[in-house]
Amino acid sequence: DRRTPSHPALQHESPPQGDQGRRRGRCPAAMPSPRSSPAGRAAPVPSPSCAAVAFRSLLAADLRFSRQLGVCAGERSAWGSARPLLRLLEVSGHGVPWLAGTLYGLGRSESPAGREVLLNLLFALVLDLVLVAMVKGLVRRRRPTHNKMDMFVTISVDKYSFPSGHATRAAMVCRFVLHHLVLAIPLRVLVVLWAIIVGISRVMLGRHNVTDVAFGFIMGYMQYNVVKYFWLSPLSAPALFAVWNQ
Ligand SMILES: CC(C)=CCC/C(C)=C/COP(=O)(O)O
Repeated sequence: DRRTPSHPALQHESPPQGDQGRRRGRCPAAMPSPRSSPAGRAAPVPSPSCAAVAFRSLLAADLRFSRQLGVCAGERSAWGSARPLLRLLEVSGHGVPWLAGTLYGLGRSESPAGREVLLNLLFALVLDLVLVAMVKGLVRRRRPTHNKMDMFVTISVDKYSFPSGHATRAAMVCRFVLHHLVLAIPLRVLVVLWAIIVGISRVMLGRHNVTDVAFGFIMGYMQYNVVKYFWLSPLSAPALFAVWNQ
């Protein structure tokens, strides 16, 4: 019976019929009608739980929506002419320029305060690479089929798309910069806009689904809390700073 409630809280109102209805966690919306066996008894047909049905529907909607938004996925796509600009944004949020820039800054920095901030930015960038690689390796969600694999410098786990490493980095760096650099309001707004646009451009380029980027933003936002918690300073890591200041 399709109307039979499967949630235990509802079962007292309308008792389930047969084995199928008694099973916990089955989704009424996905429950097929029982098929009659030759002996006339309803054959048990396994049905997924409500959570599984909702999850699959979300993923299907995500794939559909992301494909529609992938308007720069190729040169011949609807907004294909904007692709070079979006690829420039891709480089602006990539790990290599951020790591190279931070190392360069560290080498040139002459103030202890500047070195402390840059050292923590380096820690944040490495932490981001490690955490994203771990989650990508665990989840193993393939990139959208409409993505062209012409990305700027990738490592092996970058064949997977969940979460977007650009989104985690953009969100984390954005929080980092807003906390540690004294910037005029227009520049602060620009930093936030950059992070948002980098995330959106991942879907437009066809590199990611919307959920990869949404989760990436959340993960990057939280990664900054980890950096803040383990902040490296002459007090928390005296040996590191003593070696450096020699
Ligand atoms: C090789 C290094 C140092 C970093 C790889 C950076 C990269 C390619 C991340 C993937 O980002 P998306 O997950 O947003 O595609």
